[in-house]
Amino acid sequence: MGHHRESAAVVDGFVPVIDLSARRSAHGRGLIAEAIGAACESSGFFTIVGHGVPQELIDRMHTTTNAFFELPDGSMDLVANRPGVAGFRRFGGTSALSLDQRTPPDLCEVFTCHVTGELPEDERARLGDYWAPWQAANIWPEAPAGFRDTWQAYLSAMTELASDIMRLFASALGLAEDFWDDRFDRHTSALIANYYYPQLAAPMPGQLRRGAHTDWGSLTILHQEDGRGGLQVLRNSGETSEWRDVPAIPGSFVVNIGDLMALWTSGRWVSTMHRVLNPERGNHSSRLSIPFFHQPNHDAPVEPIAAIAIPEYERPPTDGMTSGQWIAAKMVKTFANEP
Ligand SMILES: O=C(O)CCC(=O)C(=O)O
Ligand SMILES: [Fe+2]
Repeated sequence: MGHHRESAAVVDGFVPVIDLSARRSAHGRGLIAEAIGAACESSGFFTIVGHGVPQELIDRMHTTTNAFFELPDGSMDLVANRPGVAGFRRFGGTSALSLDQRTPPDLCEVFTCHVTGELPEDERARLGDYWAPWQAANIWPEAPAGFRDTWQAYLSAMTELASDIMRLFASALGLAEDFWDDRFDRHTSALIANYYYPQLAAPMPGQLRRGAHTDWGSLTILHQEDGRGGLQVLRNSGETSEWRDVPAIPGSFVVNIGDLMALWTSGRWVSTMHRVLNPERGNHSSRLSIPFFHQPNHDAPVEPIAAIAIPEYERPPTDGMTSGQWIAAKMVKTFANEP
């Protein structure tokens, strides 16, 4: 019989389940970083349990946010997205357009805020000399009660968890744990709710809840509503590729890396395509997912990290771009066919 090796991966696989509960001990951190590094090399996706975010906060976030999207028509428009303001969008974009793939619009509505969204206007205006979503002010609905407090508590919990995952990333890459600090001390992260409304009419050909895309920043921490299904990640093996379901394990988050992290690691780590399928015809349930998009300082470099650079790496054409310009350009594409 094989010797049972100690590991933080409690379930192995393309999207392994990694237990973070030992992350406060040096020994535990080492095992967790090792498991995370392996996942980021093969799929760029893993599920975390034992993360320490209170279930009560996660549940409150879902209940409050679902209640917002279920308000009568018109109420959500009080906090509508407009130039200089984040908030509610009835049209949640066309994810495939970020990769220059034309599809009909994604079947979802969104509500967005940014960590920078509470800063004074003149400070936000200095976050890049081009249009960028993190320059917008946050706007909060009056109803449901407690919406703003819940979102802010959840945003802080995500910011803290993401920075610890980044320290684990650094150690998995053989870098000092504080490696990222000066690229993230003015981070532009976004917290978004995707509300996939009931599908009463048939989707158009090629139309999904979220079309196939990669994420753009450093990492995403996603909470998906239990028992609804639909999230899939693309597995490439040699000539063939297949879509794999990413199940919602109660109490877990799905973590994946984005394009910037892949580039920083010279492609050692992969930013993988994923999508959200439509429910079966006749299934009229909604689905709520809440991604936290961890994004660096707007002026962070888009260059492979020198200490771990692979000379043969064929980097995407990003010469002279900043991280902020990379993400903002993707955002512009995603919303290019807004009706
Ligand atoms: O809803 C999901 O499960 C995934 C959403 C997603 O991939 C995104 O918003 O970038
Ligand atoms: Fe995504």
